[in-house]
Amino acid sequence: MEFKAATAPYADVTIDSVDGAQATLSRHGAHVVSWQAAGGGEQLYLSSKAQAGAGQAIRGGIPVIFPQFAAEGPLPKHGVARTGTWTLSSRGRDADGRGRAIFTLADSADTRAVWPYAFLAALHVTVGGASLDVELRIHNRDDAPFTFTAALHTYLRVDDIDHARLSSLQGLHYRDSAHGNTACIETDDPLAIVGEVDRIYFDTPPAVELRDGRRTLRIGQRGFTDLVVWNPGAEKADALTDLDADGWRQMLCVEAAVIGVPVTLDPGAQWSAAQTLEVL
Ligand SMILES: O=P(O)(O)OC[C@H]1O[C@@H](O)[C@H](O)[C@@H](O)[C@@H]1O
Repeated sequence: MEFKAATAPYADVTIDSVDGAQATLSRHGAHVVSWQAAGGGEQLYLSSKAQAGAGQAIRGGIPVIFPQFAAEGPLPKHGVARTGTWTLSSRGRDADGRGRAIFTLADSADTRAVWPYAFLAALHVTVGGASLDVELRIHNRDDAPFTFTAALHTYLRVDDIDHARLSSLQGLHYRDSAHGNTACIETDDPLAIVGEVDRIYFDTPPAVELRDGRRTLRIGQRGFTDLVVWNPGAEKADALTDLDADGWRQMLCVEAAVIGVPVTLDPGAQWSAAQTLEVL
């Protein structure tokens, strides 16, 4: 099923580059819902059943996960950023003609009700040529230190999950969240996705590559130490009411993350990390 991101009511901000690359975002979660590389077509998966109501996370695109990854602590699953209403601080083109948008999210009564800290999160999104760069910045505006985990939970579009192969993970330690959180070491290179896959790889290299029938994508990260690979598989996908039937066949989440060693920020301190996607 082909989803037209531009027609979704929540897809309210579009940026483009002089060479024809384009990204569409939502103020709901500062969520990238579509990325079209110049001449390369749509690169992200977005469910046609995605919802963006209060408290809902858009299924697909790039959810911003902060200040808690998954159920790694007492907060709501995946934290508060993906369901918050962000402010569009700027939109335009940089000196190289790339499209650029900056969104911000400050603490509010809603966030402080679950996480009692003053913060400013900013998401810098840059699109141009064959690349998309998404950078998350966190500023501690509190007078106490705080600790967080975070991720860019990117849903990559694939032609058929059976043909998807992820390289450069061999030898890495990972936690297998789909199989009792067991500690494992990756033996496969490349990795094929069979059934439910839900893994946190630690101390990952600066880039991995995803190949499927259509294309090869380089997935780079800086500042993020870990990488999550997630596909629910057929059975778990059935329980996700906002995922298309067979949507799990068209997506693979490759998430730039910081989980294994949470980040602690002193008052006034800042942290940033990014994921860069490039069609090769
Ligand atoms: O359904 P949600 O809340 O968007 O989470 C989706 C998935 O997100 C992944 O990052 C987690 O590793 C999975 O365990 C989780 O199921």
